[in-house]
Amino acid sequence: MPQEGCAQTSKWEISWSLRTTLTSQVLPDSTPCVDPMMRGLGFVSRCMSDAYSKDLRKLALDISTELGYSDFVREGVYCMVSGPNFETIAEARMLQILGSDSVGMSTVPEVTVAKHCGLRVVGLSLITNKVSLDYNHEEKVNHEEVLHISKMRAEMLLKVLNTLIVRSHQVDGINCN
Ligand SMILES: O=P(O)(O)O[C@H]1O[C@H](CO)[C@@H](O)[C@H]1O
Ligand code: HPA
Repeated sequence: MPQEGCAQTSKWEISWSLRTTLTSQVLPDSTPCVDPMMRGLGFVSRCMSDAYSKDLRKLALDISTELGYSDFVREGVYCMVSGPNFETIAEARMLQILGSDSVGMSTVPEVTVAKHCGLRVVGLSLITNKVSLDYNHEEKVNHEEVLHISKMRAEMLLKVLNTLIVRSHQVDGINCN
């Protein structure tokens, strides 16, 4: 859900993610940690206030600047919807009121599992489309557009990721809480 004026093809660095305790399709009150497949790893109540590593976030921002991408890299709040359908306008408006800057489907459970496994996490999202917040707009989100923008920007994102992976070893150990 990029804000007005934020280019559609921006990369987005996540500072926080939002998964409320409201039970609805758009904000499911579920966590992958209670999935039977995850139980084998042992359920632990993990602190999520530091879900996204401060050091790795800084490193990702530094690398983006070095690569000349600072104009369109932003930090923000990412919210998940369960999908696979995109959100309605009313749902999108609700997410914005709750403080969300962007919306996706898979990153939050991935981060939850990674934290559960004791990994340090940084989240990078490629913003592929504008979310409709206006009933009068004719533009509609579609999966083809998401795939098209993803392919178009894959190379740039890979450059950031490759550099981040190599340099993340400079920031203490990669595999710690
Ligand atoms: O959750 P993120 O990574 O934003 O990706 C989302 O984007 C795709 C939907 O077009 C889905 O695969 C969903 O997982
Ligand atoms: N909403 C939810 N998930 C998404 C979107 C969106 O607009 N675009 C890509 N993944």
